[in-house]
Amino acid sequence: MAHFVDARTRVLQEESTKAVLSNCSDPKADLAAERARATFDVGELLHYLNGGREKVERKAHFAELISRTEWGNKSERYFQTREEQYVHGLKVAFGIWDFMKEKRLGISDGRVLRSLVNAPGGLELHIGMFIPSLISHANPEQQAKWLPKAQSLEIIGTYAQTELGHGTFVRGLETTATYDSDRQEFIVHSPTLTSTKWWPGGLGKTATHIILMARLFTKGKDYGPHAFIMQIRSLEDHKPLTGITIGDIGPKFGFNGVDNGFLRLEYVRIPREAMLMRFAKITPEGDYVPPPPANAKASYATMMYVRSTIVQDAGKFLSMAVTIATRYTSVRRQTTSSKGQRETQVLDYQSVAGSLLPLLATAYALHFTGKVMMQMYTDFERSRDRGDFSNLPELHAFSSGLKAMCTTITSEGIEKSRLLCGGHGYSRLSGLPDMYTSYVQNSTWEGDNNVMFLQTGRYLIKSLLGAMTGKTLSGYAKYLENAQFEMKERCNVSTEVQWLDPAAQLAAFRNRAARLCVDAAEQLKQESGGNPVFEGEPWDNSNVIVIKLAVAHSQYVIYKNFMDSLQGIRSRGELQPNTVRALADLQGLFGLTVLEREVGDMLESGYLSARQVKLLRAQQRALVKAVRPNAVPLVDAFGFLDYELSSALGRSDGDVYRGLLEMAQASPLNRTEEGPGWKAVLEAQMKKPGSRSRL
Ligand SMILES: CCCCCCCCCCCCCCCCCC(=O)SCCNC(=O)CCNC(=O)[C@H](O)C(C)(C)COP(=O)(O)OP(=O)(O)OC[C@H]1O[C@@H](n2cnc3c(N)ncnc32)[C@H](O)[C@@H]1OP(=O)(O)O
Ligand SMILES: Cc1cc2nc3c(=O)[nH]c(=O)nc-3n(C[C@H](O)[C@H](O)[C@H](O)COP(=O)(O)OP(=O)(O)OC[C@H]3O[C@@H](n4cnc5c(N)ncnc54)[C@H](O)[C@@H]3O)c2cc1C
Repeated sequence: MAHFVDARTRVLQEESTKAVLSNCSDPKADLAAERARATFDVGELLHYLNGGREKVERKAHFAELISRTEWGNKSERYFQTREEQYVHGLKVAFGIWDFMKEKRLGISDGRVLRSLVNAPGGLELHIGMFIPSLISHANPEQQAKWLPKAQSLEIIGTYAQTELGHGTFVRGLETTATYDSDRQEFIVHSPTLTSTKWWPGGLGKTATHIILMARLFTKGKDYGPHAFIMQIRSLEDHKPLTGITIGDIGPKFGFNGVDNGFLRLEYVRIPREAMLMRFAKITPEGDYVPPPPANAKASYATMMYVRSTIVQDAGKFLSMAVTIATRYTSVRRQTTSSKGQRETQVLDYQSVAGSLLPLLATAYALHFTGKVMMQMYTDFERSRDRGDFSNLPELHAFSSGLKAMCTTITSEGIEKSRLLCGGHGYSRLSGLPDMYTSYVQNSTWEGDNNVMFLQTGRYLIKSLLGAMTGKTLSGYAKYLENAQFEMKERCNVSTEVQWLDPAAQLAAFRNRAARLCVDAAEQLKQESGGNPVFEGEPWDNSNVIVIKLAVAHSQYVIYKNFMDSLQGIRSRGELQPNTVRALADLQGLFGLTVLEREVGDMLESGYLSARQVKLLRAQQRALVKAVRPNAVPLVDAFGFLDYELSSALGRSDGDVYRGLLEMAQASPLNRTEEGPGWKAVLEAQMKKPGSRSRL
């Protein structure tokens, strides 16, 4: 209702309004001013990072179209109940599917659409693991039978591996698949409480089929976990089939649009052909044909694929968080040193810039590593299809460590970004709380991060031991051939500016990793009482240093990828010198920030002196200052659309306060003026006779 305000009231107020307006913030102008400070061509970098102008325009076009659909409408996003989130997630998945069909789009456009809407639902695992498992584990006949059904959504699948009792230790799975040669069928069964499948996404209420990981028994012998495809729900009424109990596992920390589920199997029979037989096989008579030794871990291939995609996506999520925090801290003003002065943009506080700008640099570092990771996985697929599995161990070691490192960095980075946004960062309307709760599971799923680091550490120590016996190393572990030399090496930086040299930074990363590898191998030898043992007590007692080694190696790899990518850009002349300079500042800031955090190791080993650490810190601070003018342009170059960010604080026009006020209107609590508690509780209590007497 319109509210009448008399003239006297207005006049009295006028003076105070003027006083406040004189130094109140103008977020739109602030953001425009930040953009004017760019030292490079933002459009050029935007197109480079996003694969060209055409892709950038295509994404904007898609966003425009889907934001007008019912399933693409995000206005209710932060106010949905779990049930609403689940149903909405399904509508989004089908909406994207139909949109792709209608416009004849391919899988890469599909990924763009999924990322634009960003509403994970019951079909994630169908696309993320069920179809990839069929592609990597099924033989050609099985692919011909199942892939068309999966790709047309005639069936919906998930990947059922983890059980109540085992997630990490895949060899310890308890679900059994026992071959009955008389009927040429497997009996799949959950023999214990702990064998209950638990966690698979989409299993609770959506999936009709699963890739089941179960221990294969034939002729009384246990051959360990293998993959099977089986139906779990009727295609008529969606009810579970006989002998199958399924349900949703309940609310989680985040990711609640997904129906992660449980499953119990009671003596369910599936045909022999249900076993995915691209590598290992079972004959009708029940003889087990193992995969060739070179690809003994072939049944773990889907996990490696997913780990690679997780590495690829980590940079994107960190970039989104950093975009929101950078735009907001550029327009947020707080505290003035003298009366009448404008308040300071919070990004200009050293404590804010010193935390946020290194994260911005890290987001760029992860972008380049994500590209290298996917290239490596694609190369592996190509050689695998020719029967060559020789690069499997390195791919496994590389993807495990990077999966752990990149997801740790991104999870921590989203939370840091949220904290830097102060109170408004705690509001879901900022986009950051939901981003955190639905991202952080990346540290656990697809291999707990510590467990993944241990896999990388194992590979590195074995590589070092091999090199010590004269074996030639390849790929990213090559530096371990010189580990003995590195043990004696000292940093030769003697001025602040010398720390800007990428070679000096790389040498420090490499030296730290090499020394830690030698230390870890030594400790393992000691724990083993001689030759290193990679399991049991000796291994468990060496976990901390092995994880430290894997972290150091992964940091070296990420830095090296950044450096090599930039060198490539330079030598191919792909970007103008000003743009390359802005990227070089980021490379330096990323490198020196990580090294600064880890100086303890390098002081302890004697690689660095206290003076060199001082110089390093000074140069790192100088780089924070150098990057500051380009902060907003550098996040603009990521190219996130407002629709994609769904954040009141990350708006590209900077109008954050209007954004908060507008988005809050959709709160269900605002549907009536008096609110839902008035009739139900407040009125009765507050009008109760005697309720005004004091306690
Ligand atoms: C509309 C279109 C839109 C399109 C958009 C696309 C949408 C995408 C959506 C994405 C959604 C994705 C969601 C993903 C959800 C995650 C689901 C899960 O968690 S699923 C569940 C995930 N669960 C997990 O991740 C479980 C984690 N656990 C494991 O992976 C294993 O148990 C283990 C690796 C820890 C140990 O395995 P174990 O067998 O005990 O092995 P040992 O330690 O004894 O080592 C023995 C030897 O084996 C070697 N080796 C090992 N692995 C590999 C490998 N892969 N390769 C090669 N080698 C390997 C190892 O190096 C060693 O070699 P050596 O030294 O002897 O030479
Ligand atoms: C949101 C979400 C979705 C998921 N989706 C799926 C899915 O679709 N399909 C599916 O099959 N699974 C899924 N999972 C399961 C997931 O893959 C497992 O939770 C994960 O692999 C970790 O295993 P765990 O839960 O057994 O952890 P645990 O192994 O019990 O880990 C507990 C702790 O023990 C430590 N630890 C365990 N083993 C070792 C070791 N050997 N050495 C040193 N430390 C060790 C870990 O580091 C961790 O700190 C999902 C999980 C989540 C959270």
